[in-house]
Amino acid sequence: MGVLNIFSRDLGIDLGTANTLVYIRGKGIVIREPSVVAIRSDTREVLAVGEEAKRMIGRTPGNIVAIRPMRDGVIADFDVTQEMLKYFIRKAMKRPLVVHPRVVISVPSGVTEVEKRAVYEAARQAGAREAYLIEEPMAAAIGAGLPVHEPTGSMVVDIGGGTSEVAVISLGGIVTSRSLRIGGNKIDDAIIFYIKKEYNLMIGERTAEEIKITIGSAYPKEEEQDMEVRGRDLVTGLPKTLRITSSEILEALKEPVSQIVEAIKLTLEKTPPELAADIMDKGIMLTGGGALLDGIDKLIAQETGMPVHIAEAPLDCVAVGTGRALEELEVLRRVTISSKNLA
Ligand SMILES: Nc1ncnc2c1ncn2[C@@H]1O[C@H](COP(=O)(O)OP(=O)(O)OP(=O)(O)O)[C@@H](O)[C@H]1O
Repeated sequence: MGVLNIFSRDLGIDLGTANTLVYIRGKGIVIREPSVVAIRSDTREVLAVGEEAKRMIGRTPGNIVAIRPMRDGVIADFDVTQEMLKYFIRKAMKRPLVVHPRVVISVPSGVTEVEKRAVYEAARQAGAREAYLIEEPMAAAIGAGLPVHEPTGSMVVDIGGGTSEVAVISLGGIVTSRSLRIGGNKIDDAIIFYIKKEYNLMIGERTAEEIKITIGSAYPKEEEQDMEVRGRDLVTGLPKTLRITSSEILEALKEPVSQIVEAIKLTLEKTPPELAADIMDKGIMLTGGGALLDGIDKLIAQETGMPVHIAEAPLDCVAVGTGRALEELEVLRRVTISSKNLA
């Protein structure tokens, strides 16, 4: 390793629908912020990015909008995604660049060429010298510590904000995979829908997420829980508070959660027998914020008959995986789907 590498501050980036994380080689995760950008709708001027922009969701005056540019796990808004990526890279670098960094960016599996180009362009504009793209489930598996390079089958299920990705990995490659546009956001939407239908109460998406995290579950809880929920009564138009129980939320979440379970079953059916036997032994690894949904591991174990493990820090796996890939150039070349010299 030459002197230049010490100053180069290579970066790994988990460009997620819900959150963007930045990993600096030798340092670990330095940025962990929501993938939200607030812009002025008339001039498209960027007003805030990340945490600050998320606080504005649902609270903006007419001419300011808070955008999730990666909405469904794909790049829904190129320009805004580029601005966001640039902002995070610059923030992570802090000091003016001594040497332009190399970056590894995780992207949802199945991104199009056009989307890849948008990511490269953002990296270039942010001052990167070389960029590598890695598929999210591969990064998640590496970050969760699965033996991705060995001739043994590993199954990873990454449940993010916009997408859930199920993949079977062996010998450094994805053998079979399935990606669905259902994740934490759809689960939040299901809670909004349920409360509206049952109580004529309209709640915001931040409230829905809070309900999910506080009393939500994918499997019946041993003890019933409840919480107070605030929203707007659709009949009177006035603010109103009510109490919601955990069994109601369990019911509300059934539909999106069962679709994730279904995707896992379908992937298992497509897995070659030798690899399926490996998974039977070692189990399924859950990563992503959705892995923290109470009881999701129990439900998947019950439905598939496989052992299920939750990664140690599910929200960090993808970022840590991009970082590990950076640390070993040899690994990087084997697991990335494409790379580009941007200098
Ligand atoms: N304790 C929790 N219980 C349930 N869900 C949670 C919990 N903590 C976070 N989440 C959910 O996890 C999701 C975010 O996960 P993550 O950061 O892994 O997604 P992402 O990588 O940004 O998205 P994607 O993989 O779709 O690009 C959000 O929907 C959030 O509500």
